[in-house]
Amino acid sequence: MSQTAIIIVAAGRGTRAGGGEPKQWRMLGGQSVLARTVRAFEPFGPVVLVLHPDDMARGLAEFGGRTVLVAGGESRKQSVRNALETLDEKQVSRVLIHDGARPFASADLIRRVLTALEGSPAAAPALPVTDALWRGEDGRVVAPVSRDGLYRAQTPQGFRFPQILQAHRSHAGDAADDVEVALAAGLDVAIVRGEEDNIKLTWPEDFARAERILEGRMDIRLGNGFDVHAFCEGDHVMLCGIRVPHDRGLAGHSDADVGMHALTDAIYGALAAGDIGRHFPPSDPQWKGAASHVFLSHAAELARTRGFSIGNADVTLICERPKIGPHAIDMARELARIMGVEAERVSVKATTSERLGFTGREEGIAAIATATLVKT
Ligand SMILES: Nc1ccn([C@@H]2O[C@H](COP(=O)(O)OP(=O)(O)OP(=O)(O)O)[C@@H](O)[C@H]2O)c(=O)n1
Ligand SMILES: C[C@](O)(CO)[C@H](O)COP(=O)(O)O
Repeated sequence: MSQTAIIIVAAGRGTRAGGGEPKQWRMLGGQSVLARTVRAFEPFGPVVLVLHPDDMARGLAEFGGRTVLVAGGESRKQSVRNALETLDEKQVSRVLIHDGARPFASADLIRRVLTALEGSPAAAPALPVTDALWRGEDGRVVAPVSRDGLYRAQTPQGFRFPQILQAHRSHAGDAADDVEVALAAGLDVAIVRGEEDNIKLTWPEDFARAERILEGRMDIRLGNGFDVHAFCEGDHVMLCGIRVPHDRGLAGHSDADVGMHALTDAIYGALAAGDIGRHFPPSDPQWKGAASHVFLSHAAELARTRGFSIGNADVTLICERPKIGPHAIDMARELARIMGVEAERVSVKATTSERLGFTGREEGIAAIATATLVKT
């Protein structure tokens, strides 16, 4: 294990949130709450995911291989303890402990906690209380309460690992969070600026707020790609992953699948991640004759690892011959399969250039492609 480990506690039952299934498994903008939380933390270290024993099979299916799964306990504190014990003797020097039910912790927030940990054995995000505070009884205000020095605590809460493990081992009774455990052990805890959007989904109405937060965060990208390959000797061309019989072939370093190359570049373009040549240099002999699905799968996977899904893709092939119409549906299906998206999100069509230019003279085939990527 690397020096920083992440513990995400998600073994609660979400009784206050209601909704039929535990809140961390509910869908939010096309992904489970927990998938969002895990995704936010994965870049910062290996993730130990604490799940209810009843959720282990589901956890394995969704997060197996990406996370270490640990069974939770009766309380949040016990769930954290189980994960800390798993990390003992694993060369972990610091740990971030986060609620699975907080899907919106930003990378900046996580970095702030990690930075504060350099100068303190513990650090946690919080926001100052801004509303007036009252003590109430039976629906009536009994007394005002001073809000001076009061904060609303959030997670991720960060700790030097040996100290928090020891603090948990020696802590009796329950605790609302790990800062409480750390304080009981005499650890100094630095306060880091929290974020209003870093809400913990607790009540049914929090899901409507989460949807609003998502709407404000949506990132939509559009990319285009263009490619040309010249005809050469041959008896078929590869177009959008389909072998099309023809009295010529297409020349190229790889299999010269001009449609797939244009689409691959459209995805890289939407990610501002360069082009095919940057990821698969033609000077590198290992790509000689390569099947172009390698390039397209790489681009689609890069989009996914950056948190994007492919909204749609549209490819236009420009040639006089071969006729594309009879193959267009198969081509769209094959591109969709390679990118891992539904077939109805992908279109392949063709046009001639009215016998004008190099495509009109049947010297080669050109392709243009557009792809939209969506992050919610
Ligand atoms: N035995 C428990 C209890 C809670 N948690 C986790 O601790 C976080 C914060 O707890 P809370 O919001 O109270 O979640 P629940 O316990 O699920 O909610 P409720 O109290 O409404 O049942 C959640 O991610 C929850 O899954 C946990 O891992 N193990
Ligand atoms: C850990 C926590 O999210 C910090 O604000 C909070 O203490 C969890 O409280 P709950 O009682 O489990 O909802």
